[in-house]
Amino acid sequence: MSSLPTYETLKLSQPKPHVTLVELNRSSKLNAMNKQLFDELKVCFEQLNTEKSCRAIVLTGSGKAFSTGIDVKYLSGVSVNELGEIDDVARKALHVRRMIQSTQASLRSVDKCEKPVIAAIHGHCIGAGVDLSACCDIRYSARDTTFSIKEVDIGLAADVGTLQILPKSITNHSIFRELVYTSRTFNSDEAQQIGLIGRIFDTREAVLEAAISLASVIARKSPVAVQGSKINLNYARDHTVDDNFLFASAWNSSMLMTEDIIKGVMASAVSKDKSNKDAISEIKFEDI
Ligand SMILES: CCC/C=C/C=C/C(=O)SCCNC(=O)CCNC(=O)[C@H](O)C(C)(C)COP(=O)(O)OP(=O)(O)OC[C@H]1O[C@@H](n2cnc3c(N)ncnc32)[C@H](O)[C@@H]1OP(=O)(O)O
Repeated sequence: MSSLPTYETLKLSQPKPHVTLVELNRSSKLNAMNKQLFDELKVCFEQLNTEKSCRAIVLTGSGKAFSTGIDVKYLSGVSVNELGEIDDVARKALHVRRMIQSTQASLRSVDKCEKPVIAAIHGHCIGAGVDLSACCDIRYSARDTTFSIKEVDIGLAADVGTLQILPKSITNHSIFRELVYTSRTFNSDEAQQIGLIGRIFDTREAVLEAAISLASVIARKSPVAVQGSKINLNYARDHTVDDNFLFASAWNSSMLMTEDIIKGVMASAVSKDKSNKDAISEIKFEDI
């Protein structure tokens, strides 16, 4: 990226080559998500999707929390002000449907981004904060994080990620459903037990450092292989096994022609030589 795009509710930086750090930037509101943040998030991830200098992304919250979910003032503004001006029930419903679909598209842009996204979570991860983390590939958390799938407590079924994506990756559905139906607060250990969190770190600094370091390892791999893997993983999540094999054969029938394979195979051969163990990590892959 020649210069990083600027947003009001997001802060972008490049802590390592080919790694983009995206920070939710409403720390005074514990990164509660309003319309502007939803809109900017979508623009940001669609832009990163095609940005050559970005190969892996770390998503975190600035200040004390990852995110406390939807901005409740924004939500009540929609239900009181915007709907108050519409009389007809069908038109009210279509207005709300549009708002839900626009919010879904915002968070889904993280899932659809072909670069791996690592969530570095700390402080609070509540409601839409969990939905947002559900759209990430990998979730690391600080030990002190408090989680809550809060939607039931505010009278709704979560509709922007948690109930749509997490059932595909969660490992303990019994506890997951308990957390959904009760909105009770849970900690990082429990989040890890159900498969929501991959790794736990002692401090916010440690979780961010680990996420950036992981992103940097991924960013040094072949972008053809990494992005192809994400595309295949997301496809496999959403289709049958037969479809997945067919998709992979079609995908690799062209991708196997990449020069990255020749580079990788040659470096593997060289790295068998004990004096040149780092040959693989030293390969320079061209941007895509
Ligand atoms: C179509 C889309 C559908 C999406 C649905 C999504 C649903 C959800 O996300 S449900 C979850 C909603 N979130 C919450 O209910 C959390 C609300 N926040 C809290 O309970 C507390 O802030 C918390 C316990 C997390 C932390 O308490 P603490 O005392 O440490 O901080 P506060 O003084 O409360 O917060 C600091 C300032 O941030 C503002 N804030 C925090 N969270 C939100 C939020 N979700 N929405 C709006 N504002 C939020 C808080 O008001 C304080 O602001 P100020 O008073 O101006 O200092």
